[in-house]
Amino acid sequence: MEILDSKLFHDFHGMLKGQEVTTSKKLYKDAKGFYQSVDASLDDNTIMYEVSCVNASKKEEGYLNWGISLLHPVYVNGECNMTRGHFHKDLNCEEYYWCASGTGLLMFMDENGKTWCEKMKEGSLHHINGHHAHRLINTGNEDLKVICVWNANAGHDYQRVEQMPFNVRVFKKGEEIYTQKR
Ligand SMILES: O=P(O)(O)OC[C@H]1O[C@H](O)[C@H](O)[C@@H](O)[C@@H]1O
Repeated sequence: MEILDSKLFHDFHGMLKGQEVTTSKKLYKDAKGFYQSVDASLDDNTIMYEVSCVNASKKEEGYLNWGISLLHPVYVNGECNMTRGHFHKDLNCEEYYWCASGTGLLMFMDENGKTWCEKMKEGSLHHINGHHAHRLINTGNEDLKVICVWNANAGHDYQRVEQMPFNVRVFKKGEEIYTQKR
C-alpha cells in the first residue's frame, strides 16, 4: 500500500498551497464600481482581495470546489472593502463559508432584494442557501480570511446583483461600524 503526502495544504491562518491551486487578485481599478464613491487617495493597483481555489476536474453536479478569499483592510472613503458578490447560476447549489481569521460581515440578499448580514469572526461557520446572493465585507483592521466550499456547477451570476444590487452599504468611522441604505 502506498502512503502518499497530501497534494494540497491549507494552513489555518495562511493561504492554500499545492500544484492545482489557482489565484486571482481583485485590484481597486476593477472594483471601483462596487463603492459609493471613488477614493482618489487609493492607488488603482491596490490589491483589494485575493481568491485562491482548487477547482474540481469537472463543473458538474457531485463535484466540489475549495477556496479561500482574503480581503485586505482597505477603506474606500470609509466604506468597508467587499467582494463583488453574486448569486449562483444554479440556485440549487449551496455553499459554506468558514472564517479562518479577521472580522467582517457576510451580507445576504434573497431573490426579492431583502438584505441582511451575519457577523464573521475566527471560527464562525456560515451556510449559504443557493437562492441567496452573498458578499463578504471586511470590517476589521486586519485581513479577513474566509474558507469556502461550493458545488463545482454553482457558477457565478454577477449580472443579477448588478440589476438588483445589495441595498445596504457598510462603513467604518473610527472603530464604529454603520450602515447606509443605498
Ligand atoms: O466572485 P466574488 O463575488 O467577488 O467573490 C469572491 C469569491 O468568494 C468566494 O471564494 C467564493 O466561493 C468564490 O466563488 C468567489 O469567486
